[in-house]
Order: sequence, then C-alpha cells, then structure tokens
Amino acid sequence: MPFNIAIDGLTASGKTSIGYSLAKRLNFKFIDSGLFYRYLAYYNINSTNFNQHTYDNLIDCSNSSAFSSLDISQKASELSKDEEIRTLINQEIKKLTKKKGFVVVGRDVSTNILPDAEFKILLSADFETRLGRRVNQLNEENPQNILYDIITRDIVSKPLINCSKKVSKEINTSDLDSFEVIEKILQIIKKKNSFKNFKRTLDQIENLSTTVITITKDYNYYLELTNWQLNSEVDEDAYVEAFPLLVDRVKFIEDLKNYYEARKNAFFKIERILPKDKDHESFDEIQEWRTTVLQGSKTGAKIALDKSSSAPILYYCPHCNHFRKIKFCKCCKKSINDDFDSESNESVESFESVTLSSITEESQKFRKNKGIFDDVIEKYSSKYISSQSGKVKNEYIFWSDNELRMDDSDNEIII
Ligand SMILES: Nc1ncnc2c1ncn2[C@@H]1O[C@H](COP(=O)(O)OP(=O)(O)O)[C@@H](O)[C@H]1O
Ligand SMILES: Nc1ccn([C@H]2C[C@H](O)[C@@H](COP(=O)(O)OP(=O)(O)O)O2)c(=O)n1
Repeated sequence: MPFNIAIDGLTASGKTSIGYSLAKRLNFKFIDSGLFYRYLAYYNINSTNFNQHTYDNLIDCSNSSAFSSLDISQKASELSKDEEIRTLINQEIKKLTKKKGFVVVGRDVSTNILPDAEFKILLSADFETRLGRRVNQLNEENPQNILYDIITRDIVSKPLINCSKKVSKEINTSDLDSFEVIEKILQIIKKKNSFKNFKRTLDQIENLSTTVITITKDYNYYLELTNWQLNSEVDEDAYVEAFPLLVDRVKFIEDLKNYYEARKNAFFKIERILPKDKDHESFDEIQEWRTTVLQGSKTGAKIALDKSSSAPILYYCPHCNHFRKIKFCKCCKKSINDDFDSESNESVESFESVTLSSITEESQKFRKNKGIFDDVIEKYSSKYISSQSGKVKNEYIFWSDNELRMDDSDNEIII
C-alpha cells in the first residue's frame, strides 16, 4: 500500500465515522486509536488481565459498542494522561501500520503515532455541533452527562489537537455532511498524488512507443506491432491480413478508433491538471516533460485518430479473397471491378455500406455513453494488449475518471 492517512480531531468531530468510510472507500485498513484507550479502560474497570496480543482485533472496528459506555469513555480519558500508556499504544499502532494502507484516527496521530503519515487531516467542528452529534448518536436521555463528558475530554485533548493543527490540513465539518467531508479528503489526496504520479506516467508514456500489441485471432498468424506502427499498418493490407472477415475488421477499426480517442482524452486530462503555477517546486521539470513527452504523445494520438477515421474504403478481390485499397489486386495482378461474380458483388456492397463514416457515427454514439473509456481499456487490455504492456493498462485506469480506485496490479492509488 502506498500511504497512510492520519486523522485527528476532538470528540464527535467525525473521526471514527469519516475515517472508517474513507478506509472502506480506498480499500485501506482502519484503526481508531481511541479504541486502544477504551480497550485498556475496559480491562482496568473490569480488573481483568489485559492481553496485549489481541490488539490486532481492534483493526477495522468502527462500532465498538462494547467499549462505548460513558464510564469507559471517562476512564479512557483518564488513562490517556499517562505517558507510559500513550507510548505503549503509539508503538503498537506504529507496528501495525508499517506496511501502509491505513487510515488511523485519534488525537495525536499526525504528531506522535504516525508523524510520517503521507496525509494528515484535522477534523474540527464547533462545540454545539459536536454536542448535538454525540447526543443523537448515543440517544442519551440526559444531555448534561454528555456535555460534561465532552468538556472534560476536550480539556485533556486540546493540547494534542493544537499540535496537530500545526502539521495537518484542517477541515471544519460543522456545515458539511459526512459525504462532503470524505470528498474533501479525497480531493486532498488526489491533488498531492496526481503530481507524484506524473513521473510514473512519464515512464509509461515513454514506454508507449515500444509497447507491443499482439493481435492473435483464430488465424494462422499474428501481427506484432508497436502502438504507433499499429495504426499506420492496419489501415493498409494488414487490416485484411489480420481480419479476413469483414465483420471482424469493421469491429476492429471501431475499437481502434475508440482506443485512440481514449488515449487522446487521457493526454488532455493529464495536461489539464498539470500545475501551471510558476512557483511550483517542480514547474521546470513539468514544463520539460510537457514539451518533450506530452505534446508529442498527444499529437501522435490525434494523428492516429484522424488516420483511423479516414481509413480508405477497400475493394474486394474475388480471386484471392482479399480487400485492396485501390481497384487493383497486386497478387492477382488484375483490375478488381472487371469480373465479379454475383456472390462477391454482394460482399462488396455489404462492405461499402459499412463505410468508415458510418463507423464513426456509431462510435460517436458509443462514446457518448458513460464508461466508454473503461470499455475500451478493458477490451484492449484483455484482448489486444499483451502482458508486457500492463503499464499501458495502468495508465488508462489511472487517468480514466474522477474516482479513486485501487489498481490491484501494483497497489497504487488510482485517480
Ligand atoms: N459531517 C458530519 N455531519 C453530520 N454528522 C456527522 C458528521 N461527522 C460525523 N457525524 C456523526 O456524528 C457522530 C459522531 O461521529 P464520530 O465519527 O463517532 O466522531 P468521533 O470519532 O470524532 O468522536 C456520529 O453519529 C456520526 O455519524
Ligand atoms: N490518539 C488518541 C486517541 C484517543 N485519546 C483519548 C481521548 C479520549 O478521551 C479517549 C477515547 O478516545 P475516542 O477517540 O474513542 O473518543 P472520542 O469519542 O473521539 O472522544 O482516548 C487520546 O488521548 N489520544
């Protein structure tokens, strides 16, 4: 997993509910450090022996009703003043989160537990909002009890939160619902991550020119072409060679056009989010990358798209069963329209009725549908792109839409 997320906040600021949902959304593991204090408080109150080894059982618990009573809360708050206990808990969580891919919530996660966390968030909300949330949550008949509980815990926690303020990005959640808070956090992650990944994308795009696309069909041969060769080759005889059946060929051209459209859009998307700020620490590096790699790749994709959109109508030669670009068959050394029999004439008509402009219309309709991007990628990654070119697949998934998703192949976060 690529990173950890630390979320701090006072009581009822939303740490647990937000942190848990965020973890699920990112397919991360969730740790509520407050639960560790409550867990110790439970053993303390019940005077039972504390079993350290069950710490792992506290991972991914968001609704620890066993430890949520007010007396446990109060005991937890008391224990949290003990430096030895703090150190013990911090060490335990540090160990558990070493592999990354965790959302950890608490009061001092960003400062003491995971000072190296890649993302540090501080959730805040005004006192009345927090009180209201907790009263609703616990359905407590006497809000006075909750009021008292929050005040005492705030007093203990405030110094920790003040430290967190200095290193974390603060989100005031008073006027935001949970969904909006999660979206804000995702935006913060995307923003930082998208730049970090430019370098990764750079390598991938450079590799595109040598990516081998293997077209294997139920024929006796296969074509191995690089991305850029592919487009210039397939609109020549190679279309026919690879796809003797008209229906396959038309389908392939359509896919190819969608593929280049997807590439073109991906490059535009990358360009749109490149930082334009001259003061940006990597501005020069990005500019260089923009001119040396991005521009070329984008232009290449546009040319390839134009080319595949204006692929020629082919002529059918009934003698050798091949389609030719001109009305002359080079293997039969004959002019093509001289002597069709009625059967092959039919083939020509059916092919001509499926000209490339009608394919364009179809694929435009297709493109309007949401998810086209994914369809194309999926098609190409499973069907046409060989295993060597997994990186191309990553690139498309990476830039495909605005959702954060995990790409299982390298466990990197995908935007
Ligand atoms: N932004 C929000 N808007 C409305 N309710 C929220 C929001 N964030 C959290 N809540 C609700 O407030 C209550 C307290 O949240 P919780 O996550 O338990 O806070 P904490 O872990 O910080 O004590 C829960 O019932 C939760 O669903
Ligand atoms: N990192 C942490 C987490 C919790 N604590 C303290 C704060 C609370 O008094 C208890 C229980 O925390 P918990 O987060 O479950 O409680 P809240 O409902 O958020 O106040 O532990 C802490 O001091 N440091």
